[in-house]
Amino acid sequence: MNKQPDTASDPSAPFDHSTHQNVTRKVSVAVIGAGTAGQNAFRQAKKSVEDIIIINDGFWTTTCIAVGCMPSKLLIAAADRAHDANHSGEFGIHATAHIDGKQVMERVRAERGHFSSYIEKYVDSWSEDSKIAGRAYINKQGLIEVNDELIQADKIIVATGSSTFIPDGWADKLGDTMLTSDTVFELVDLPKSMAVIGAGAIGLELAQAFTRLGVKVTVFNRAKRVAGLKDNDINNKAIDCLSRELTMHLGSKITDIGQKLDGNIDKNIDKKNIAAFIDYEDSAGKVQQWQGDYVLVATGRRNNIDTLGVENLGVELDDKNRPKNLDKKTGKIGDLDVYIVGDANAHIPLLHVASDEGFSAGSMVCGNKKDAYIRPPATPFSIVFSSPQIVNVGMSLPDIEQDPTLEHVIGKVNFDNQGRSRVMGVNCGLLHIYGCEKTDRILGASMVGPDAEYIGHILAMAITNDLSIKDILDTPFYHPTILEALRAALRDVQDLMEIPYQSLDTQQHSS
Ligand SMILES: Cc1cc2nc3c(=O)[nH]c(=O)nc-3n(C[C@H](O)[C@H](O)[C@H](O)COP(=O)(O)OP(=O)(O)OC[C@H]3O[C@@H](n4cnc5c(N)ncnc54)[C@H](O)[C@@H]3O)c2cc1C
Ligand SMILES: NC(=O)c1ccc[n+]([C@@H]2O[C@H](COP(=O)([O-])OP(=O)(O)OC[C@H]3O[C@@H](n4cnc5c(N)ncnc54)[C@H](O)[C@@H]3O)[C@@H](O)[C@H]2O)c1
Repeated sequence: MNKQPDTASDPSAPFDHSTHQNVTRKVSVAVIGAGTAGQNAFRQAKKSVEDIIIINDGFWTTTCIAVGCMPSKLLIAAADRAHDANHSGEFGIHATAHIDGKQVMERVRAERGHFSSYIEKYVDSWSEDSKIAGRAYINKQGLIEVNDELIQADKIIVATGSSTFIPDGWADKLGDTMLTSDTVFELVDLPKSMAVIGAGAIGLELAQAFTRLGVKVTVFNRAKRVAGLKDNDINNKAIDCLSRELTMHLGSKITDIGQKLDGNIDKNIDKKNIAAFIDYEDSAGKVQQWQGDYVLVATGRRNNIDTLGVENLGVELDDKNRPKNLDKKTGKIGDLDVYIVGDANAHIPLLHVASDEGFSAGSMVCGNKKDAYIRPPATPFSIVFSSPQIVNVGMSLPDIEQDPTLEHVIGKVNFDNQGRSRVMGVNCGLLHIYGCEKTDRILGASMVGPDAEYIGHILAMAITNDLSIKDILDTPFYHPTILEALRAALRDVQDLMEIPYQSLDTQQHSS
């Protein structure tokens, strides 16, 4: 794989290694990054290739386990317990939760440690000479520099993940009052107040969890949009449901940010009397200031690729640092022996995608036909674990609307009066299913609502397996379940498509 350097006089001239540092190892495959994607690539490839190495900077327990999916869901689990205890008055159950912030944070870290221990054990089982702890750089010769090694690899899998994006200057201005998803789970105790900047998946999940745990949280987002929702009705409904418990300044503009001395700040926090502040214009243009203990910056993530040197392997990046000529199933870059997988390719920065792409690239690099796993063309699917949950599956509404060949209808169901949702007191939400009139297939769906994670899985399975809407409606829906809302939305799609209803459906009038 290693590229010979360009020379001004003769670009095709063979590279003279003698004038350069000596190569310390030659391997068939090098994996850079040992998160979910990298570990899966390594696991798959080493079934067939012996001279393979994996290089990783930082912890070896994956972003998902250390600072991502798992600690965030552990925090949400505690928050939901507190919320249920504090908000059962409508059932005639009156209680006030005593929240022990230190214990909450300790459990998050202890359970995270439990999950980490499996990965640590697994990584420990790899031979010492197959793993290198250090930050890799691909030099002009296409050789991997790491620590004092210079490695020549026939094939390279880049699985370097992504990092928190912090707008310029904010880290210096906020100092110790700044939190990100990398640091927030290390809090020893719950603070009294916190601003969360960004109403994407990270911002929403953490803002709601801390609110439910008694922290006074204020969310700022520059767009009047949550979770990047592209269907305006679903976005408006999500804002309606979430703002019942979250203070959100959507459409606000942050003009300054920083820290200042404040006598009223929580003395339990080891920051002396320093408060964080945010100067902002609210959506009406009024100049305001927020002040509190911490600012959690959740303004997005960027792939770790810009300083890796992948261009020295012939990889071209677009203006958003996404590799051009990416095979979305395997991560392969054009006809190069380079694969870029997981968050590193900035295609779909989600765990299941990183996992699948890693396995596919690992199969590809060694021509491992026997155990080959190549990611099928996957149905886009995302869940935000707020309450209610926010789910998107398949094509988005703007993408469908842009394609004149896709004659579509939108089947709708509102959860406000949905039977089981009302029984459970979780009746806020809206589901839109985009149905294709010509094919009787689901093109996509967007929703905010209870049990959305399960509804999303059914929809993703239906789209992936090319089930018709009739196929799904011919499947029984148990009563009374929240999933009956899915049936109601699908029936709405059918009605709008004017496909004759299933007269034999005995469940038509149930619930
Ligand atoms: C707070 C939070 C919550 C999340 N929740 C969810 C969720 O609920 N569901 C979901 O699907 N996804 C979730 N995600 C996203 C998910 O965690 C990521 O998509 C996934 O972990 C990406 O895996 P990866 O293997 O691509 O990268 P990573 O696991 O980040 O691994 C990349 C590795 O490469 C190393 N590295 C980087 N540069 C170099 C270099 N030059 N040399 C050597 N090593 C290097 C890094 O240090 C790291 O160890 C969440 C993310 C966050 C931050
Ligand atoms: N449940 C899940 O699957 C889950 C959970 C957490 C994270 N993730 C992954 O992590 C990725 C990153 O999440 P994220 O929430 O950080 O990013 P994001 O890009 O989804 O959201 C960032 C938000 O910050 C806002 N923003 C950016 N700059 C701002 C500024 N200067 N002022 C005010 N608002 C600003 C944006 O408008 C956007 O709403 C997601 O794309 C997702 O793939 C997934």
